[in-house]
Amino acid sequence: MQLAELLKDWPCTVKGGSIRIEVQGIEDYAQHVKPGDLFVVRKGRKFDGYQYIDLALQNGAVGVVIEDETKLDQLKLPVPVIWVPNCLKFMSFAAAKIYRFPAEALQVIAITGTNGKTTVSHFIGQLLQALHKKVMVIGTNGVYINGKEVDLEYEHLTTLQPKHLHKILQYAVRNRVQYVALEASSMGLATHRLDYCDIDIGVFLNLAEDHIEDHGSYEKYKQSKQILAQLAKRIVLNGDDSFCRTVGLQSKKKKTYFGLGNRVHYQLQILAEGLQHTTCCLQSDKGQKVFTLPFVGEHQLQNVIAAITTVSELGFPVEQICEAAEQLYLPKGRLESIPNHLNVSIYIDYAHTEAALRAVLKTLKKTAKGDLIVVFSCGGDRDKHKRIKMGAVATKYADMIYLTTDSPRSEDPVFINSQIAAGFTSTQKYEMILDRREAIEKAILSAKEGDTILIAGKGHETDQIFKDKIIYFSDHECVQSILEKLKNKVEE
Ligand SMILES: CC(=O)N[C@H]1[C@@H](OP(=O)(O)OP(=O)(O)OC[C@H]2O[C@@H](n3ccc(=O)[nH]c3=O)[C@H](O)[C@@H]2O)O[C@H](CO)[C@@H](O)[C@@H]1O[C@H](C)C(=O)N[C@@H](C)C(=O)N[C@H](CCC(=O)O)C(=O)O
Ligand SMILES: Nc1ncnc2c1ncn2[C@@H]1O[C@H](COP(=O)(O)OP(=O)(O)OP(=O)(O)O)[C@@H](O)[C@H]1O
Repeated sequence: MQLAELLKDWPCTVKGGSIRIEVQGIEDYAQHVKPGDLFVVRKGRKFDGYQYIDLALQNGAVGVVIEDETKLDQLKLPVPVIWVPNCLKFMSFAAAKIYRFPAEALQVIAITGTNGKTTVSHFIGQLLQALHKKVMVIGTNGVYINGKEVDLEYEHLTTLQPKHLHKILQYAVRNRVQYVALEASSMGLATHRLDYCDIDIGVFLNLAEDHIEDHGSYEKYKQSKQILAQLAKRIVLNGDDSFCRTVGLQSKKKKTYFGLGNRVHYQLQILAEGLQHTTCCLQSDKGQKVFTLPFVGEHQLQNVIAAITTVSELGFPVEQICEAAEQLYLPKGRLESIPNHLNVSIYIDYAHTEAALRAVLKTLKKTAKGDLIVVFSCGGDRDKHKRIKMGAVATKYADMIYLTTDSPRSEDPVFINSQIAAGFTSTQKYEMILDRREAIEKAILSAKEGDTILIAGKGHETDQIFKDKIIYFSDHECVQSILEKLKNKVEE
């Protein structure tokens, strides 16, 4: 696309060079610039992007986009320098335009909330697939088409950056995908990543304290989430959550409420709870249906009703959707059960917020036959306020706690754990074993038949980030190898 065409109708000032040049892509990371790209440069939190202009030009940038107007006359470059008022917004617009606004050819559902985005987006994907539709799911766990991970080049984030998002949406269109369920993180919304993505339905799940330090305050975190109500053509909201109710009240968009409680358009009533299953009744204007879900726990039922409501609002019959819901399964690292020969229930779960840890521990406490043992810590360099609260939650539900190491980043894991332990009661039994493998091993070895172990915080992740290194670590593989070792010992 010609630069002149790209800049049409966009507020900007251009200095130097010709605007009759072809632009192939848009890139803000100088090392990734390819010949024909526009390089977008910002002074960031960590780096001054202006220092990377030379590198971007060496890599073949055909233009440089800036947002600091004073630099317009200072920069003497062999390519056009384009000033725009807001680089992030421009990047979003330009990426959508370069890839020809692919979202317009798709039905896009964007899901936001503190907890459950990945789960609900995968549930929506599974339901649509069961209804014979081709669907892409984009989020923390990667990019999937009809349940299979797609091997594409992009930076793994919950909400992809526009330069990757629109390219992947174009790929979806070319591969005849009809629906896309994507996660909308607060950071993604705040940094305009979804501004030019045509969103048909915005789904609001819940709000709890998280990412406060990233945003500066809880108020700003809340405001970021609310952006989705402005971007989406219509909204589907959790009627049981006060933040979602407020979003609904403030929005003039068409809205549909779901929940387990009253005053909602789609209500999921719990009829009977087993150890692994819940029989429910869906009540809605679109129909009524009794069906059995392969999950227990209020939070999981909230996720299911969010997905059912969204798919019903896309025009599918509730009868068929509820039948398909009986086959739903959780995405990788979400209450993932590891079968074993010890007669111990072992689960890996991505709970890394107070609300998530509470939801999962509450659920396991109900189903646990013996003691409930939890292994966890908290990530470093973020949301320090949640540590004491997670400690209090763990103390409320767990019989034994092994404090270990998550991704401490620049912090000392002993200090992180001391902040968690500040939330424990004086009688709480706990032990700190910093090596994550050793902690998991100790939890498994100490468990009696019938006990339940929850390894929380890292779910599907496969790394641990330390001050000076990043190491490969998968909770799943770790548990498997410990179980293997124990089995071999028994056989010897
Ligand atoms: C670490 C971090 O938070 N970075 C975010 C931040 O970048 P920044 O402004 O601080 O930029 P910077 O790193 O100082 O660099 C300044 C400039 O120099 C450029 N640069 C920098 C270094 C280099 O080697 N080469 C180079 O070209 C950069 O591309 C940038 O243009 O501001 C940018 C725009 O506001 C964000 O896109 C960017 O998100 C990065 C991609 C990131 O990883 N963000 C995470 C926190 C994120 O978005 N997470 C959410 C999940 C969390 C949630 O649920 O809200 C997600 O959606 O994944
Ligand atoms: N509706 C819910 N309410 C509270 N906790 C939940 C809910 N759904 C899932 N969880 C908990 O949160 C964890 C993460 O779930 P999921 O990955 O679906 O959320 P997410 O919003 O995508 O998280 P992230 O933004 O960190 O990627 C789960 O492993 C579970 O412990």
